[in-house]
Amino acid sequence: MLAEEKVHTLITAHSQADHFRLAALHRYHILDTPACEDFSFLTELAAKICGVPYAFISLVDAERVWIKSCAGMQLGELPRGQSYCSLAVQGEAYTEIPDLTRDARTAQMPLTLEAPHMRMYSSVALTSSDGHAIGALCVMDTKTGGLTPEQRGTLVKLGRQVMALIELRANEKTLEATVRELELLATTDELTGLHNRRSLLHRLKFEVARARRFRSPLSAVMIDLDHFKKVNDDHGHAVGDQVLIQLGRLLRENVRVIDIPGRYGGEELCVILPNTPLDGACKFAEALRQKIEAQVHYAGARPLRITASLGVGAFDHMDINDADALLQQADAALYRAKHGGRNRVECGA
Ligand SMILES: Nc1nc2c(ncn2[C@@H]2O[C@H](COP(=O)(O)OP(=O)(O)OP(=O)(O)O)[C@@H](O)[C@H]2O)c(=O)[nH]1
Repeated sequence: MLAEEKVHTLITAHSQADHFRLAALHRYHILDTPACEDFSFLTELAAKICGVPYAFISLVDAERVWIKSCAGMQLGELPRGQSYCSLAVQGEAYTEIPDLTRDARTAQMPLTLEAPHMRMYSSVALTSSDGHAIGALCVMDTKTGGLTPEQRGTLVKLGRQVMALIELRANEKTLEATVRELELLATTDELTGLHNRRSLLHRLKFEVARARRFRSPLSAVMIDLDHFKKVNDDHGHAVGDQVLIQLGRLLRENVRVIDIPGRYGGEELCVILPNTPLDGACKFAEALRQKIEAQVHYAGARPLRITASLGVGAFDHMDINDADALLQQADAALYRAKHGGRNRVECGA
């Protein structure tokens, strides 16, 4: 039997254990990440301390050994059956093969048979916090022999540093994802998925500053559902909520990426339109009004149609030059739309 086949047999024989080991490896989200100086430094240090030309930080995946960092040669990954490091995750904390040509598991491997003709391999397993060997820090030489006890001891310590770095990077990633999630929660209205009032006003402030600075147009559209109280009273609050959810979706699907749709309060929504003058915002508002009118909601099996009144305000750099004045103008236009008969758009002062 070829050594490559032997290694493979060994791996499948431990497939249940390997399953847990792989789960531990994948929890670190390190596979296929870009090169990183901190890992390169530890790899080069390992080679230097052990007095050998080659060192790798390898992670043993299901079918491949992915190399996070290497010193002495450039290598991205190897099939699992062709890598010495696949032996390093099979139970022993420390693996040393003083002559790779004399070990049946490694004699036929390409790195032994072909250039650079490796002869010595020494490695320490990288062990996850829950006790699984996920990879190895290894050193290799084209000369036979072994490491001194002192070098071995230092390699073990370096292996711990590599593992600490892997843990640190994973924790940083988790922290970043949590911060992103919290940011999203803090700025999103739970029901509609739109910006909540606080986020909407915060973004508006920023857009006002930008419009002032670049003398660019900026508009705001206030949207208030017509007779929404009656929807709640006739069909229940849950149906009213469904209407708001659908409206939120409609708004999200009908604005440009730079527009900012938000829930201003209750059944009143608002869209901030950067770089949009009054006439453009009025066209947008009219198109939106028609889409809201065309949207079909359901109270049980009964179809339900809702209309909205919309008011548009625009930043004109003169009378209107702050967020409050812009919203006041949009609100006043909305008031006119309501009193003009509802289901309509009113623009400007
Ligand atoms: N279901 C539901 N209803 C809400 C929510 N927020 C506000 N509302 C309701 O929206 C209704 C708004 O009623 P009004 O301000 O009297 O206005 P309207 O009935 O829409 O009438 P006009 O605006 O004058 O056309 C109230 O009944 C609020 O309870 C919500 O999150 N869910």
